[in-house]
Amino acid sequence: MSSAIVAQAQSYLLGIPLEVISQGAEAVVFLTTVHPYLSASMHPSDIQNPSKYIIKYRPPKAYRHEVLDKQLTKSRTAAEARLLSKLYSLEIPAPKLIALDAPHGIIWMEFLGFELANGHISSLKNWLWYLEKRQEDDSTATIALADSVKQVLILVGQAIAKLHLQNIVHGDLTSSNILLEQKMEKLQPTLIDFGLSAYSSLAEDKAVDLYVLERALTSTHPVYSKTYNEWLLQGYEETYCNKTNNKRKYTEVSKRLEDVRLRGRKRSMLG
Ligand SMILES: Nc1ncnc2c1ncn2[C@@H]1O[C@H](COP(=O)(O)OP(=O)(O)OP(=O)(O)O)[C@@H](O)[C@H]1O
Repeated sequence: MSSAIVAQAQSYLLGIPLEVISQGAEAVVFLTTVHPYLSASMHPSDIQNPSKYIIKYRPPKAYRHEVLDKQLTKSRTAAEARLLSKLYSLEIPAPKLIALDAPHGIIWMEFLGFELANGHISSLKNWLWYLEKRQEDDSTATIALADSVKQVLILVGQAIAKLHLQNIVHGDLTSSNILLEQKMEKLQPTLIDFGLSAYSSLAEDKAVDLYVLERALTSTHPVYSKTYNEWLLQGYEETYCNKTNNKRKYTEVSKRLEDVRLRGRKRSMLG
């Protein structure tokens, strides 16, 4: 991680403690303990972790023309923030937007997730790995673990269907971009990273979203992925077909998913 990037972020966030937790292709993600405009005693009660916040910073890209880069940073940051606030109003599980500085590429949002017993953050991927390991170590735990995995994956499918019913596609649905929250003793999945999201009513785009997650689960959890994907699609179908006139649209997405899978298989056969 370039210290120049951190220094630049810090120059826009004077006096705010920043701890780098991830650097992706688009953005650097910081953890901070400070709310941008409320004192510790005023933290809103509906925030999951009142002592932790996420700051997502899109640094300038030296390979882009400076003016174009500024425009792109501003519009992508604003689009992601707008989407977070829309998802909140639609009750689709996603981090709550706290503050936005679009010209500098900064989004301040709610911190989600918790530490699993093995010390890893509770992404869907880490949680499944953690349970799979526990099951290998203790085969009597199998049924209880399967039950909780089924519940969570059905909820994941339902969350994706809610998003798709609003004609929003995520664009980068992997099991790392799904964080689990502990709410009233239950695990609730939340979608994160809407940097590549877009509005689309096309069955093809929705099917690609599902396929990307299916592939992510297949590559990271090869032994159980078939069952995981079945549970996920069960939740997706349940929510998508909730209204009778959606059944036809669901069938369209499901058919498209078959096509996308076929194209994926052909591509991997051809190398
Ligand atoms: N709201 C959040 N709460 C907790 N952790 C978060 C949150 N948002 C992001 N993270 C952490 O930061 C990581 C990167 O975030 P995000 O995927 O939004 O950034 P990105 O730059 O688009 O990453 P990538 O290019 O790797 O997809 C996530 O995998 C997660 O571990």
